Amino acid sequence: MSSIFYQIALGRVGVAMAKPSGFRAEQPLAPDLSADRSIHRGGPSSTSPRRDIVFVVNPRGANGRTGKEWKKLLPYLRSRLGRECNICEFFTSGPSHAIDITREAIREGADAVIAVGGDGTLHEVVNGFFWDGKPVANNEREVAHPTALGLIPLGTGSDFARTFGWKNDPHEAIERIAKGLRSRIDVGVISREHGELHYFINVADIHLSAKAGYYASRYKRFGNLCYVIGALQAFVGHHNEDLRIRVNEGEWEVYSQVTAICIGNAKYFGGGMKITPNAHPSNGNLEVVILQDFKWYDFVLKLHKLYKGTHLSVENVSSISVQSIEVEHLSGGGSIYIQSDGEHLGFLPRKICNLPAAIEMIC
Ligand SMILES: Nc1ncnc2c1ncn2[C@@H]1O[C@H](COP(=O)(O)OP(=O)(O)OP(=O)(O)O)[C@@H](O)[C@H]1O
Repeated sequence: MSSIFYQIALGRVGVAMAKPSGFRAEQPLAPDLSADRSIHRGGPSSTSPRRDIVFVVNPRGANGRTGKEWKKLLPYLRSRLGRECNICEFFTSGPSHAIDITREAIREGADAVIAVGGDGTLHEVVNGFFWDGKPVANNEREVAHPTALGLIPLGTGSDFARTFGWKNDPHEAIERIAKGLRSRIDVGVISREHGELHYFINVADIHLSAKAGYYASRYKRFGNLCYVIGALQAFVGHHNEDLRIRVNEGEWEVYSQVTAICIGNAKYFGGGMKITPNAHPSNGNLEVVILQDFKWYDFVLKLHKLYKGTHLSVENVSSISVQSIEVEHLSGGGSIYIQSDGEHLGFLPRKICNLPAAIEMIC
């Protein structure tokens, strides 16, 4: 059955998805039977319907650079993919819109949903792969494989892409999408009592770094400098705190004078800091790095190690590979920040678990 995107492209239906903003589906071209489709290893055979690839574009990403770059990129994208795919373009209208677009796209049977923007946009698209604690299912048609996640990294930090060695180079990203190689990757999930589940793909972090991220998000107009400004602001009034931690449902332990806890599904955060150097989204676990009793001058002296990922041997730094971790503030109070993929999530307590091989990703 034709997907809704195909019908929209043909002008058969007037309404696309939940609150679409700037929807534009490319007009399908006449099928080119001579085209070599063998490179679409994740895609259908030449007798299958055209694939719907949904691009979720944050026009405000990287202080508006994402929107401008996307405009320049479209002609190339059409020439590279338009022959075999319906290119469906959605602009996000504000925070969380990418989640709705993604859910609807998966339900309608999209072959892939591609986040175009930074880690925040990718984070929302990943959250759109889930609903009510379960993966979103495709209602529309029988498919050989589930909807894949893709990324055109065009953000300020674009930290997730660094783990794979991908640059902020959209042409390189389009080649990956054209090749369509897919592999299963893990996703992290964060929960709290009586609260909604929240998914992340890159790094979740607690206390000083999360507070720094909270402030950094206000200064994105300064590019990567926002992370330095955010860190300086977070240091004002910062205190290391005693936290209770439980790993893999074991015994609770008190970690004294915790500065930050970073839980990596991938390696980088904060605009290129290799904070969880042993993490990888396809290794089936999360790497937890705990910094204790750090003073401001420790960051000055050890910052180069944090960027290079050589900090695990430093005093007061520990690293554990986990399936789950629960963290509470020993003295309560609800003042310890938590963020995931650079997005502010609120305050402790939280439980963070790994969901192995949860999503198929175009790598
Ligand atoms: N139309 C919009 N207007 C304003 N903000 C938006 C819009 N669409 C999405 N957003 C928000 O913009 C935030 C940041 O976007 P994104 O991550 O793409 O760029 P970035 O912050 O520059 O990059 P990075 O996260 O890699 O540093 C997201 O959290 C998202 O909720």
